[in-house]
Amino acid sequence: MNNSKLRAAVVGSTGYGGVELIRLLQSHPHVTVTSVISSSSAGSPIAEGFPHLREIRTDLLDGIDVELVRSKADVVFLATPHGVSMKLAPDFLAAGMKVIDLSGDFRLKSGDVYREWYKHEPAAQAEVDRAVYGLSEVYGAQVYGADFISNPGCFSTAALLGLYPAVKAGWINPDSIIIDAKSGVSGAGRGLNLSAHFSEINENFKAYKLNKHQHTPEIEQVLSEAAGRPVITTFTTHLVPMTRGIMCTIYAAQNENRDTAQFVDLYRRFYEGRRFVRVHPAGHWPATKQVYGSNYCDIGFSTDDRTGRITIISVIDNLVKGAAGQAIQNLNLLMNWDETLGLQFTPVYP
Ligand SMILES: NC(=O)C1=CN([C@@H]2O[C@H](COP(=O)(O)OP(=O)(O)OC[C@H]3O[C@@H](n4cnc5c(N)ncnc54)[C@H](OP(=O)(O)O)[C@@H]3O)[C@@H](O)[C@H]2O)C=CC1
Ligand SMILES: CC(=O)N[C@@H](CCC(=O)OP(=O)(O)O)C(=O)O
Repeated sequence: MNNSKLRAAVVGSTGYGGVELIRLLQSHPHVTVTSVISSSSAGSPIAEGFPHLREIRTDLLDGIDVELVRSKADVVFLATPHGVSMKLAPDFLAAGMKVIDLSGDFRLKSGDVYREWYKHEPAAQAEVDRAVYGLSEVYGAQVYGADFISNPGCFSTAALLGLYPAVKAGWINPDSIIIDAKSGVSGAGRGLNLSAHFSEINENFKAYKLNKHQHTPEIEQVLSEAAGRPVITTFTTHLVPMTRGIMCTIYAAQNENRDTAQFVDLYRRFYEGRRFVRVHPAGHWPATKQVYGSNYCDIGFSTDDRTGRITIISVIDNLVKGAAGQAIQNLNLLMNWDETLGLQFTPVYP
């Protein structure tokens, strides 16, 4: 172990988000993963369940033991389900660790809203208030120096990066927004789940959680901040037969007719200097494959003079920019490092 590096622990190492964190952190210049943690497989070699890590990670999985983890690491990533993170985060914070949580437990600032959408009791309000919502390109300044980050949801990341500049500028009517979202199957996690069975999802395309998806209030919370008033949206999620990737196709009414080039210019100015948002020129629209395995969010537009509407396309890799990659980007921001450290890789293509 290199003692000059920041020591990181990953809880939920046997899940897709956790194992993606391990993959990405392997090449981070300032971080070393010193503890990979599982509540169900402690004592087993991590490479046993994940042969792609053979001869790369020879360590055994640790159990959830706050004192042990504290002795081995300075920062802990919680790649655990909602309901679980809210039980773990307070102990790691009390032990003096920096915590980056990938679940939805600390994203919603209102306990009542959390209860309504997640259907169980929220985390303690003190910890919810302490958590900084880590949509890196929007709230990066608040992430710097924080000790507790709530990483955004995968759909929320794609939808919000696609919408925030236009809502903030007052160029679109927030009440008209419709977000049509599509996700690959890894978004549902590694746990067994009937809808992820090959014969259920192969050659299939289906909508789910209509008007009930837990990312709806998260998206609305941020858009309301951008608009300066309460915003509600229509948000529909679909499962598509691919492993990684999210595409949000977003429709909204413009407040006055502008052309696509003006939106390109607005977004390029908003995201200037932010390396992970790539705004496409007029006439070019992104596809999920061009961000596969990377931390990029690619955005393209088309305005329509006939309807006065704009269509915004936003794509990410759900496991990278939608989860582990943005969590590392937030760690970089929190530590006041270059936000691209450990994330400067080219998307996998084809
Ligand atoms: N998949 C995705 O694209 C995204 C996921 N997220 C969020 O990231 C988190 C992890 O998701 P993902 O990796 O996909 O999920 P997985 O189901 O693949 O993994 C979750 C992991 O959590 C661990 N876990 C489950 N129950 C407990 C418990 N009671 N105590 C401690 N650990 C537990 C499990 O590991 P073990 O049993 O070994 O302890 C499991 O491997 C979730 O909150 C998810 O919503 C966020 C954005 C995108
Ligand atoms: C394809 C699929 O099932 N995706 C998940 C997204 C999970 C996630 O990232 O959500 P949280 O972090 O907010 O729990 C879903 O739609 O619920």
